[in-house]
Amino acid sequence: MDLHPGTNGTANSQSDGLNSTNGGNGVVEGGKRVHSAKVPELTKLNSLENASSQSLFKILHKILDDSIENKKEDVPDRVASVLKKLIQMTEHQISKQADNFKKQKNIYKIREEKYQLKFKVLGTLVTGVSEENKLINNRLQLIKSEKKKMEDIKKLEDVELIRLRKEKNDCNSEISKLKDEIEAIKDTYETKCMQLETHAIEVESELKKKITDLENHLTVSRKKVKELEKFTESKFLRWKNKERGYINFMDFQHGSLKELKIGNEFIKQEVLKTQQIYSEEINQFGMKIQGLVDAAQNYHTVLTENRKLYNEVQDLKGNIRVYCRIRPFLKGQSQKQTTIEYIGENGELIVTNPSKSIKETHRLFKFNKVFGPTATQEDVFVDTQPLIRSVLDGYNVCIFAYGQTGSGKTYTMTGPNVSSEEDWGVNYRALNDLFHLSQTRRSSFEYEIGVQMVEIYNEQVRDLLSRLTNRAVGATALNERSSRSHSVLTVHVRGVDLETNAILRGNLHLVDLAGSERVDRSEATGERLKEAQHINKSLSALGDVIFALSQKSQHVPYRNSKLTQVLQTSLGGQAKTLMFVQLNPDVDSFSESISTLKFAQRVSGVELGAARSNKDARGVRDLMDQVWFPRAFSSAGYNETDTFSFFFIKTSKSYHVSSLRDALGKKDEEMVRLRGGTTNGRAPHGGGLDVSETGSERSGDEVEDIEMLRLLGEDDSEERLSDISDGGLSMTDASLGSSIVELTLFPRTVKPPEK
Ligand SMILES: Nc1ncnc2c1ncn2[C@@H]1O[C@H](COP(=O)(O)OP(=O)(O)OP(=O)(O)O)[C@@H](O)[C@H]1O
Repeated sequence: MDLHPGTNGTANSQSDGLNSTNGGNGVVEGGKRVHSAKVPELTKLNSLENASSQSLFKILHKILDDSIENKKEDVPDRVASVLKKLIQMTEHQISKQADNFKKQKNIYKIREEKYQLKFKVLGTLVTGVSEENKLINNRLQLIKSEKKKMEDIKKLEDVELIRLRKEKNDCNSEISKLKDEIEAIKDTYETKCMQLETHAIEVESELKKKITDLENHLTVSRKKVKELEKFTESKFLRWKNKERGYINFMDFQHGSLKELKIGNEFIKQEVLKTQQIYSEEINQFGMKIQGLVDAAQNYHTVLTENRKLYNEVQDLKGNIRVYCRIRPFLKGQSQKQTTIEYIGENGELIVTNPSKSIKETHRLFKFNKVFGPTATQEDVFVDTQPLIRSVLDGYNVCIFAYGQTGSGKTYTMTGPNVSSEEDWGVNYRALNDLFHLSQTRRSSFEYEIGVQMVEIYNEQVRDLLSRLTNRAVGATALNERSSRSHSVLTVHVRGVDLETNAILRGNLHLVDLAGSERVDRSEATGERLKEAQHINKSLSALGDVIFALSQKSQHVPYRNSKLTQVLQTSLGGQAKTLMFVQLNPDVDSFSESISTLKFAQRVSGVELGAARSNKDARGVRDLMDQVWFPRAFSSAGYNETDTFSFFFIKTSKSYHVSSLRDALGKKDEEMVRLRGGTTNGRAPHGGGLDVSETGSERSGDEVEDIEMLRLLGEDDSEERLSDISDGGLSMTDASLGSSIVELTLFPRTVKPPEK
C-alpha cells in the first residue's frame, strides 16, 4: 500500500510483531532508510495509536520486506493488524476532515458575504479615494516641484553656506591674525609708549636741567656782558691812549727809517766787500780741494804702487800666482744650483755642495784673486797685464789655464769670439799689449818678438802655426768640443837697450791645458782612453814638478812629460808663473771642482824663488844671437827631428799688429794671416830668409802675405792672398801711425843646436 507520507492524521500502530522484524535491513525515515533493527524499537517506543500514518506505512513496508527476506509466517497477521489500524485511522481522519470541510465551508460563505459587502463599500471608497488621490497627486506634484525647488535652493544655500563658512573661517583666521597683529602692535605700542614716556621723562628732566643751566648761564653771561662792557669801555680808552702813543711812535719811526736807509747803504757796501773776500777765499778753497783731489789721485797711485810692490814682493818670493775664475751658468744649462758660496775681495773662495748638509761640505780656499761669473775678459787681463809686460823686461813668464773640461780654459786664454775685441782672451790681449808696449818703448829699446804655437797631443808635440788643423778636438760624453790636447802659445822676446846695448830675453808661455777631469768620468774607451791617460799623465807630471819645486828638491822631474819639458824655462826658479784655475759652478761638477781647487791650493803655496831678468852684456850678445832661437826650442823640450814654424817681428819704428793677431786668432779657422804695411826691411839674421828690401816703399802688403804663407808651408799662398784681400782686412791701424814694418822671417825649419 502506497500512502503519501505527508498525509495528516495519526495512526495508532500495533507494537506486537514489530519487535521481531529486526532483520538487519533499514527502513526509510524522513527520506532516509531506517535500519530494520529500529522497527521493534519503534513499535516499542511509539504505540500504534500515537504513530503517524507515514510511520505506519514505513513499518508496514518494513514488515513486508522483512517477511520476504525471512519468509516469516506471521507477517500477514501483523500486516493485517497494521492495515486495519491504518484503515481505521484513515477513515477517522477522512470523517474528521469532512467535518472540518463543512465547518470551513460555512465559515467561508459567511466571510464571502462579508467580503462582498466590504467590496461594495470599498468600491465606493475607491471611487472617492481615486478622486482624492488625483487631488493628492496634483498636490503631491506641486509639493514635489516645490520640494525640488526647495532642494535646489537648499543646494545653492548649501554651497553658499559652505562658501560663507569658508569665508567665515577665512575671516576668522584673518580676524585672529589681525587680533595677533593688533596684540603685537599693541605690545610694541605699549613698549614704545613706555619708552617714550621714560624718554619724555628723561628729556623733560634733561630739559629742566638745561633750562636751569641756561638760566644760570644766562645770569653768568649777563654778568659777563656787564663786565665786558665795562672792560671794553676801559679798553677803548686804553686804545685811544695807545693810538696816540703809536702816532707819536710812527713819527719817531719815520725819523729812524731815514737813518736806517743811510745805514743800509753802508751795509751794502760792506756786503760787497765781504763777497769779494769770500770769492777769493772760495778760490783758495778750490785750489786746496784740487790739491786734495791730486792727493787722492796720488793716493790711488800709491795704492797701485803698493799693489805693484806687493806683487814685487811676491815676485821676490817667487810664489806661483793662482787666479781662480768661475764661469757663469751657460744658457742651455737647466740645473742652476751653484757650488759657489762666497767670493771674497782678497781671493777667498768658499765652495759648498748644496745637496749635502752644511757641515760636511763648506770648503774655504784662498788664492791671489778670485774672478766671479760676472768678471769680464778685461777684468781678468788687467790683473794679468803686469806679469805679461815683464816679458819685455827680460823675464820668463808662464800662464796656464787648468780645470776640467768645459770650465772655461779656452774662454780665458783665447776667448769665445776672436772678431770682437771685447771677447779677446789673455792670448790676444797679451800679444796686442806686448806689441803696443814695445812700440811705445821704441825710442829706448829695440825688440824682436817671435811667436810659436804648438800642441801636445798624446805626448807628441805638434806645430800649430803650420798645421793649424792639427789640434785634436775629440767628442767625449762630457763636452763635444773638449780639447784633448794642451796648446801652448809662446812669445819669445829679445830686446836691445839702445842706451846700454844690454840685451833682454824673455819668453811667455800661454798654455791652455787639456781638461783635468778623471778618466772614468769621461766614459772614454779606445783612442779616447789613450788620450785621457796621456792627459792625466802630463798633468800629474806638472803636479810633480810643482811639488818638487815647492819642496826645493835638487831634482825636478821636468823630463817626465812633454808638457813639463815645454814649460821648463817658465817653471823654474827664474820664472814668473800664473795659473788660472777654472771652475764650473754646476753642482754636478762639485767633486771635480774640489780636486781642481785642492791642486790649485798646493800650487799657490809653491815658492819658486825670486824671478830673474835675463840681461846680458853686449859682449856675449853676439854669441847668444847665434843660438838664442834654436835654444829656445831645444830648451822647450822638442825633439831634434822636430820642425816648427816660427815667425818673428823686429820692430824699431812701428809695425802693423792686426795681421799678427789675426794670424794667431784664426788658428781654429785653418788660416794664417800676416799682413804688413810698407816695409823697411833689413838684412836677415843669420840663416834667415830675407823677404823685404831695405828702404824700398811697397805699394801693397801682398808680398809679405805671400812670403809669410810660403814660410808657413802654404803652397796655395796666392789663392789665400786673394781670400785675405776679399776678406777686406784693414791694412793699417790708425792708432799706430805710419805702417813701417821691419820684418825678418826665419826659416821654417829650425834645427836644434849642436852639442
Ligand atoms: N767666463 C765665461 N763667460 C761666459 N761663458 C763662458 C765663460 N767661461 C766659459 N764660458 C763658456 O763655457 C763653455 C766652455 O768653455 P771652454 O770651451 O772655454 O771650456 P774649456 O775648459 O776650455 O773646455 P775644454 O777642456 O773642452 O777645452 C763655452 O761655451 C764658453 O763660451
